[in-house]
Amino acid sequence: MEIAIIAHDGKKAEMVQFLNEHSEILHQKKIMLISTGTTGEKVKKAGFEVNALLSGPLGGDAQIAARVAEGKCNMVLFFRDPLDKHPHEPDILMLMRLCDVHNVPLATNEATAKLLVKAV
Ligand SMILES: O=C(CO)COP(=O)(O)O
Repeated sequence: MEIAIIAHDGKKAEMVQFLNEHSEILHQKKIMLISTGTTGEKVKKAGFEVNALLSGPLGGDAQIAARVAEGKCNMVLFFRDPLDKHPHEPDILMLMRLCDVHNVPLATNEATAKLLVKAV
């Protein structure tokens, strides 16, 4: 199963902590992680294996959206920062829209991500 992890800058530390808290389940269930670029770098530094795509503003969200549309990505955990501005907001909306189009589980905050990961 492939899970995409994405975190805006204000939420990257939260994402690393979330993965640390759920590392056992990710390992047990043989989860393959993909991510946007900078999120991936942080997560790799914390010791996780992840396929890091482009940084979000350079098209990383769009790459993940394409994998959702192609049926390759099965879940998206997106720690959004609603208090910050993002130049690539159209890409973010596209990703969320395609999750709905293809009925792919999408968490946009940590509380929902916790519930989704428990259901994997
Ligand atoms: O901007 C992002 C998601 O919209 C995240 O991208 P980075 O992981 O490259 O910071």
